Amino acid sequence: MNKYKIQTLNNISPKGLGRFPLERYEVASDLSEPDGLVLRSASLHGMAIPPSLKAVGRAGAGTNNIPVAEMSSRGVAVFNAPGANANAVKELVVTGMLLAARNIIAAWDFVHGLDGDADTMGQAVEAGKKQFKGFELPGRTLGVVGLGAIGVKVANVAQDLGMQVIGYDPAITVGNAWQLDASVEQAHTVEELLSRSDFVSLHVPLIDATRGLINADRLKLMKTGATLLNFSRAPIVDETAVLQALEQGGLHRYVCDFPTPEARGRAGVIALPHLGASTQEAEDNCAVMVADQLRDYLETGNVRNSVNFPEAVLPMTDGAARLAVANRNVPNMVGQISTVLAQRGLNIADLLNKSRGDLAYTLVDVDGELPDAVLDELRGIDGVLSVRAIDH
Ligand SMILES: NC(=O)C1=CN([C@@H]2O[C@H](COP(=O)(O)OP(=O)(O)OC[C@H]3O[C@@H](n4cnc5c(N)ncnc54)[C@H](O)[C@@H]3O)[C@@H](O)[C@H]2O)C=CC1
Ligand SMILES: O=C(O)CCC(=O)C(=O)O
Repeated sequence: MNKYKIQTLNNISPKGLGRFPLERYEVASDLSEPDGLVLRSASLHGMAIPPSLKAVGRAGAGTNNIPVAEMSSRGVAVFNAPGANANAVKELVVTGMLLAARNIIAAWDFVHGLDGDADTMGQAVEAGKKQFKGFELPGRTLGVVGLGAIGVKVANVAQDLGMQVIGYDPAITVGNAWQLDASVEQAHTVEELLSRSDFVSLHVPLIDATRGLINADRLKLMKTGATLLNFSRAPIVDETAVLQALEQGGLHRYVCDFPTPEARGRAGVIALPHLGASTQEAEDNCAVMVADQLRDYLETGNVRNSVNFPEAVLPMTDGAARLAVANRNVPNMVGQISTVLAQRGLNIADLLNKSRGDLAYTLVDVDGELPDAVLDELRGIDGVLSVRAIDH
C-alpha cells in the first residue's frame, strides 16, 4: 500500500503531526506530489497546485490564505479547525481591552525610560502615574461583530466581566446562538452597534462582504473615546481612516493583531504580531483537529469540517471498495456514475450523495475491486471534478 504524503507549509504542532501514523504517512515540509497540505497562515494564492493534491488542512479558522474556489474546481477538499483556537483569541481580546483601558503600553514605556536610584525612581513613578489613569470595564458596552466561535466566547466573557454586550451577526448559527449568554443584546445593524459601543471587537472572516467593513463613515458613528479591536484580518478595517480617527481624537485606541509600517508606532495603536492563536493549547488543538479530518478524508473519504465540501460520513462496508467522486452539483451525476458502475458489472453496496452550493460529493461502496479503467471512465464524465478509489 502506498504511503500518503503530507506536506507542511508552516510549523505545525508535533502533537497534530503525530496523528499521522508513520506506517501509512510520510510527513515533511519538502516533498513532491503531496496528497495533503497542512498549513497555518502560508498563502496558497498564486502557488502551483500539484495535480496529486486531494486535501488541504488549515490548522486554524480563517481560510482567506487558500484559493478555496480554485480548490473546489479541482475537487480538492479544504478543511479548517473551527473553534480550536477560539479561547486563545478570546483571551487576547480581553488582554487588548485591558491594555487599552489601563494605558498599559504607554505606562510600560514610561517605566522603561526611568533611571536614577530607588528614591528618584519612586518619586518619578508617583508623579508620573496620573497620566496613565484608566477606566474599568464593568458598565462599559462591548459590541461584537461576528458571533461565531470566537465572537460568542468574547461576548460571554465580557458579560462575566460586568460589561454590557451587544452583538451583530446576520448569519449566526443556531449552535452559536445557543452558546451565547442570554443577556447579550442583538444589534440589528453594524451602525447601531458602532454608535452604542465603548469597545468594538471584530470577529468576522475576510470575505468580499467584510473587506473595509469598518470605514471612515462608520468610524464617525463610534462614540468619542471608543476602542476598536481587530483580531480578524487587517483588510476588514480601513486603516487610513482608523489612523485619522485616532489622530483627531475620536478613537481612543486601535488594538490589532496585524501590524503595518503605517500603523506601527503611531499614537493610539496597539499592534501585536498576529498572536491571537499563538498558544500551545490552540496550536495543538488546531493541528490535531485538521490532522484527524485529513486522515479521515484520505482513508475513508468521509468529510468533516470542510469549508467547501458537504459534510459526508458513510460507515465503510465490510469487504467493499470505496469510490469518492466530487462533481459539479448538476442533475444526473449520480445516474451517470451508477451507470458506469453497472456497465462494468459492479454492484453498489452503499451510496451517499451530498451537495453544498455548486459542489456535490458522492461516496459509493462497491462489491469487489475498482479497476483503474473504471476510475478513468468516471473522470471522463462532464462535471466530474475528482475521482478517488479509497486505498484501504
Ligand atoms: N488573530 C488570530 O490569530 C486569529 C484570527 N482569526 C480570524 O477570526 C475570524 C473569525 O473566526 P471564528 O470566530 O473562529 O469564525 P466563525 O466562522 O466561527 O465565525 C465567523 C462569524 O462571522 C459571521 N459573519 C460573517 N460575515 C459577517 C458580517 N458581514 N457581519 C457580521 N457577522 C458576520 C458569521 O456568520 C460567523 O458567525 C477568522 O475568519 C479569522 O480571520 C481566527 C483565529 C485566530
Ligand atoms: O495559525 C495562526 O497563528 C493564525 C491563526 C489565524 O489567524 C486563524 O486561525 O485564522
